Amino acid sequence: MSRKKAVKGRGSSKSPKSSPSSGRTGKGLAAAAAPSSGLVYPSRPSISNSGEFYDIAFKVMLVGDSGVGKTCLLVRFKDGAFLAGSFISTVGIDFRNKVMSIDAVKVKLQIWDTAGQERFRSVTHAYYRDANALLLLYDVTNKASFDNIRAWLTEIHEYAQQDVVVMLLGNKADSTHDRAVKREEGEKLAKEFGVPFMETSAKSGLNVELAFTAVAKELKHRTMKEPDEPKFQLQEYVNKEMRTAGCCRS
Ligand SMILES: Nc1nc2c(ncn2[C@@H]2O[C@H](COP(=O)(O)OP(=O)(O)OP(=O)(O)O)[C@@H](O)[C@H]2O)c(=O)[nH]1
Ligand SMILES: [Mg+2]
Repeated sequence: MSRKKAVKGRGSSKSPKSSPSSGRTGKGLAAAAAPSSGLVYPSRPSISNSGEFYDIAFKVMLVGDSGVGKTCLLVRFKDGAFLAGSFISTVGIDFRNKVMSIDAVKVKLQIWDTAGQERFRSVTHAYYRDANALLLLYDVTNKASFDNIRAWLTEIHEYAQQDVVVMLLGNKADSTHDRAVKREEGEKLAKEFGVPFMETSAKSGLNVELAFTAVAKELKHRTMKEPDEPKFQLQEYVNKEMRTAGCCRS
């Protein structure tokens, strides 16, 4: 397998015509051109800039109501930091790349951070079809964001590819005093829709790496699975990892 080089930094994909800028600075794209393809195949020539080598690449989108913590989750995953302070709502769409090592394969995730605000919904729709995976977030301290998950799933079914990997995340699990949605409610909803589920915290870092690793593993297995290899069981993997870490049962 030929190994390619990942384009480093943010907003540097060649797919959209113009580079998305940072949502945190309020300069994101209100109407970015949608990327032209999803999976980057190993045989394809790559753009070489300064950056890490990778074998396969996938597009992952973060979706959910405004304020649920999509941008913070991405920043925690990419930079290991929490964006405390005043909330700056993402404008349009933004992306960051991260290369992960999955079973000795370098997997590049191009992670698209969308604006949760209704007025940007048409921009987000244009990106769904190229997403290989969607991380759908609600805020465990905000019941409305949980109630809106059904509408988000309807939207996903309408605009995304049929085989898109969807994972439901209940974010802000650190906020025990303000909790408005029980973990069991999240589990029940996820079961109803047949999607894997876990709670996360961009603030404490709880399960953030695990969420992205699980999705990367699923996508990598789908692409590179040997004929006699059993199917990767995402929820089983997540449950096992959480048990091992002893992290999530409060
Ligand atoms: N306690 C706690 N606060 C969080 C967490 N994640 C995000 N926040 C806070 O929630 C607010 C919104 O976070 P963002 O990441 O900007 O939300 P968003 O989903 O990107 O919102 P939009 O860009 O408008 O769609 C900010 O004030 C964050 O500091 C978390 O895990 N725990
Ligand atoms: Mg945001």
